Amino acid sequence: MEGKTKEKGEKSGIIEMWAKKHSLLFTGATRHPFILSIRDGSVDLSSFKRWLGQDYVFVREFVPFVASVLIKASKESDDSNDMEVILGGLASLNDEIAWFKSEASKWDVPLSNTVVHKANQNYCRFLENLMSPDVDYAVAITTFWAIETVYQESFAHCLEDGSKTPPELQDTCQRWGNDDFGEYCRSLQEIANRYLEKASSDVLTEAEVTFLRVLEHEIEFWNMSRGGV
Ligand SMILES: Cc1ncc(CO)c(N)n1
Repeated sequence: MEGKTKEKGEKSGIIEMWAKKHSLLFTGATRHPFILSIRDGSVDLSSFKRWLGQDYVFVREFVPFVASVLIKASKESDDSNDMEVILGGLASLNDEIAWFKSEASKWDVPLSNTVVHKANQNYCRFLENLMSPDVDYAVAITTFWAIETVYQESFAHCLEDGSKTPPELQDTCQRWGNDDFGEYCRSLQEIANRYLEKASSDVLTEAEVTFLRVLEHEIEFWNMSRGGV
């Protein structure tokens, strides 16, 4: 279906095609019951606090992953400004870590000696495997795009008109749901599409499978936050 009748002017890159093809899983990650509970105001604050403590651990593991993507970008001899986009992402992670620290103290969530939940451990191990120099840049940048985009689409949903997000959670939703973060995700998407277009079919398959793994890990992460496992 896709590709046969491409509408003129409609930007349909590989990423958009995959997001459509796997929309059930994509929606599962971006419209998870945990997110819907923030949006309708019914969220259990102990779940939110669990998410906060666990996500701080995740973000500290995410930084070296993003650094590995930056290294891959620096080796691609192409005169675009991919490096600046990724470097911007790293800079915002610096702010994010500071934000987690102040938010955690606001909520009385201790950040040291956190018991790392299984879903988080699995997600961090997955990231660690993707840091290898053997992993293709197209795969790594697709992964990076997917991780950021799940948060952007999830939290932006909690800021839409009609949402009843509790005021004390607005700041969290703004962090990932704001328009600038959306713009940054679109820049990552544009880079990913550009490299996927020139990737071999093996790399394409690997990138698609990795994208699906990200969605699964994100769903497990929300499940964990909600208190399931
Ligand atoms: C689990 C998870 N996924 C994505 C992001 C976005 O940076 C995050 N902070 N945590």
